[in-house]
Amino acid sequence: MNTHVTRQLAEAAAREDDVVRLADVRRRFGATAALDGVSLTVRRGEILGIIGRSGAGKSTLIRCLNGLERPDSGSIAIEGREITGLGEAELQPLRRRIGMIFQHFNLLSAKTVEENVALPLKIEGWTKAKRLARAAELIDLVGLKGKAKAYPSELSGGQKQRVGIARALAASPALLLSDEATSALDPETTRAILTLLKDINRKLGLTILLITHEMEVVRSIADRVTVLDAGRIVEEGPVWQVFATPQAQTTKSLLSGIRPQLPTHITRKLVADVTGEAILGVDIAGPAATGPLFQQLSAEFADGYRLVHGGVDHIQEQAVGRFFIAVPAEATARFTTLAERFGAQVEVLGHVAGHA
Ligand SMILES: Nc1ncnc2c1ncn2[C@@H]1O[C@H](COP(=O)(O)OP(=O)(O)OP(=O)(O)O)[C@@H](O)[C@H]1O
Repeated sequence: MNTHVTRQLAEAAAREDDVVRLADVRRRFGATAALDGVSLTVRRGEILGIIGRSGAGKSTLIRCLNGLERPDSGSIAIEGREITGLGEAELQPLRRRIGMIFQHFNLLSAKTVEENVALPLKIEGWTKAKRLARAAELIDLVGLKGKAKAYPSELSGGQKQRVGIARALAASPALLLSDEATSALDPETTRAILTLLKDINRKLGLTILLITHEMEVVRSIADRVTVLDAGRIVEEGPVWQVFATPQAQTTKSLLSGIRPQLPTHITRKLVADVTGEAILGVDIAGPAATGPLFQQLSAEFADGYRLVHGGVDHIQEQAVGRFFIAVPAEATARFTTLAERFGAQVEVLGHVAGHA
């Protein structure tokens, strides 16, 4: 086979694995660049989290994806099919490849659970018997057996979102797009809904795009994360890696609620003077974090160190450690060299005059 054909086949295979592909997508509103050159891929079977503060461009991205908004430039492909130039009629079947769930569920209050779930199938022209059979399957899948005849007003928030999920899956979409779907739920219900999404992802190989401002959502179920800030991607990668060693300031601040932070009474004591003790932030993750770091430090670092704060978390079955360690100021470089040899990253956060 010649190399041109091989390349074409490889490209076709790559396309099939990409459920969504955005290349250099730009959308401005007056002086605001809501999307400022966004390129990303959602691969088949994965859960990708897109996280950003209010105004980062998340809603604009969703509207561009389902064709409600046209980008000024760039390309958007759903399962390899370019959508940016399509008219309303051509967009309809592609839109049905994306099932959506919303913060406020968007259920029809005058319709029962099974009618809500079956609605997308009615639009697709399925017979009533087939619609009800499919709805029953999905109601079961989302854990709502026995609730088929209930009305939304008779359900809790978590149950309503389960109906939303069942409805979104009715027409077997290629992608489930979750738009802040747990933002209106309490923490326990949020966990239950995220567990359900992860189960469906595993069982059905469903591809999920999670749009959220909550890092905890990304942490619990996403495989990869993309951080959006002022319309640009500022960071992306496997969730455990981004959580272990965030590089962008936005990521660090979005993570501040769930990563160990230096206690404020110590932060207040930090000075720029290089005397006394240095307070170091030490990050270690993945295979390096399962090694005997502290045993090795104790054996090889003669100047003495103190563990001030921190701990080990587990994300995507990877150990993610963040520690705050105090060392004599003059030994900072020696400690850093040693810790880096064992796979840790060290950041000098400041110094304290006496003991932290
Ligand atoms: N139709 C519009 N007209 C003018 N400005 C807009 C419009 N839509 C979005 N913007 C601006 O574009 C930027 C991105 O907005 P967008 O709603 O996409 O952000 P977001 O991340 O979804 O925020 P939120 O979480 O608050 O919904 C914001 O500065 C917003 O004010």
